[in-house]
Amino acid sequence: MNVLMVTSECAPFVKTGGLADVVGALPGALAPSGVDARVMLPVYPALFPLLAKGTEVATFGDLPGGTGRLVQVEAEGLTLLLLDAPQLFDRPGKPYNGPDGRDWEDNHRRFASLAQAAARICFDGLPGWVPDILHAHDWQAALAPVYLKQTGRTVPKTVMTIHNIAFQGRYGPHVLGELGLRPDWFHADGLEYYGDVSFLKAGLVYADHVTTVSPTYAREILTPHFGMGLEGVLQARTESLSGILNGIDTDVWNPGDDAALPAPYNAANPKNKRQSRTALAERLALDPDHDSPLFCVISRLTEQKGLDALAAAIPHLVEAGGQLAVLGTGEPGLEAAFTKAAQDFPGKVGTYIGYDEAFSHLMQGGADAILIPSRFEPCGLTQLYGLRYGTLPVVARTGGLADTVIDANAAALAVKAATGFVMNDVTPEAISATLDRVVELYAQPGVWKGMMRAAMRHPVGWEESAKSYVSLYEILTAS
Ligand SMILES: Nc1ncnc2c1ncn2[C@@H]1O[C@H](COP(=O)(O)OP(=O)(O)O[C@H]2O[C@H](CO)[C@@H](O)[C@H](O)[C@H]2O)[C@@H](O)[C@H]1O
Repeated sequence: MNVLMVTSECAPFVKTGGLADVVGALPGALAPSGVDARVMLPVYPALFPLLAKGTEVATFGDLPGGTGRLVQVEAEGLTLLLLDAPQLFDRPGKPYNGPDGRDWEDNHRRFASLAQAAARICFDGLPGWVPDILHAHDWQAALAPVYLKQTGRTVPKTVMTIHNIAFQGRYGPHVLGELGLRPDWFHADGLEYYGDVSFLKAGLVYADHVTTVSPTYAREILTPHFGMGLEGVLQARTESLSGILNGIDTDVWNPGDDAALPAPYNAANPKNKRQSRTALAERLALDPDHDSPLFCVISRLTEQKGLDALAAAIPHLVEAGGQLAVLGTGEPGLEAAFTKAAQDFPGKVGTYIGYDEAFSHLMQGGADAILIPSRFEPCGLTQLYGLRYGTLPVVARTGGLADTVIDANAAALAVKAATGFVMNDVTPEAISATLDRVVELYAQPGVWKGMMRAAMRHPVGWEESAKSYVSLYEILTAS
């Protein structure tokens, strides 16, 4: 079975969030089942060094954004198909925006080119390799199933995965012609979304199957609160919609073998976690205190993640005896709030504004608990890393957070099943009340250690979910 994954980012090469982790790990998890999954993504400057090591396998004369070529290269255990179109992707800044933080004005053309190149591979195949499935991730890849459908072909089958429904790729109707989309499909049951073209909606309508990254989120997005305007489109597709929980790469995220930690530890022998805590406290100038919980945040600083409510609860966190380490980048107001908290509570709150992969590992290794009070969370990966590192997740009851963390209620504690703390609301008051529960259990070392053990033994790898993707691919190719 050959699967063409189409994506705008892929770890460890280019990453702005969880999508990259998933696409970077899933092909390896599918391989034992005989799936040859290749990852197609654009050549941003960070990927230049790979180009020289690869082989050109296709050229494109007339993508919406001009010409391009496809270079295949093996790297980090993945087979990458790199779309080299410098006029679109050789730019400073991040994948979606320039150094000034503003989205590139031609993002519609950039990612339509990626999608169209993917669709072309499906018609023409590559030397010795023809996809059985095209698997598109998020809005940036969402036109690939549409371009395929426009040809009238029924193979390969297409899967559209929603990692974040908040980003939809919405552009004015003038882009229809430029992107080579069928004008007669510009209607409410097709490409059109309130007078505009919506990439994500189009993918949801025209893909053979839609998935999202947890079972709870697959139900939530059918409601107006979570569907972000696409609930109607999704309701029409419930027969072809499923939630498959994300896993994590347990080799990359392994406290027993992690170069970012001062000493390895594991579920059987977690003692060395203290050394990571000391290193983390030093790095953020926190008091070297082991008697109260050290919380961490590793996140894009956005409304989605509920961090405004958390920022308001920081005085309570400190008063309750906790410490807080923050690693994140995002909305200026939130960056300022966490920077100020570090100034207001020296030794108790430490903030690093920036993106630092190695530091995120040390944070997971050194903190006692990770705070994820998201307003919505399709799956969430940092709670899974937290479980693996014995860093108990403190989460909102939503999406994949609800599916992966077992609250420390009396019943769960009695059977030693509890792995974290789950709260029903995202308000400063609800967060404060949950922080009190954490502090209370942290003061009972026997209970806390039991929870750490349960967390570290909780399965977070890709095995089960990879099987679910394989059966989905098999059902689709057999239909
Ligand atoms: N400043 C920083 N420095 C270093 N690393 C940082 C960082 N900020 C964030 N990260 C890392 O970025 C990733 C974030 O992944 P998440 O799944 O938690 O959220 P995201 O919203 O990006 O992903 C979306 O897609 C994923 C994948 O499907 C879903 O799990 C999720 O719910 C959905 O919102 C993690 O690997 C985290 O460690």
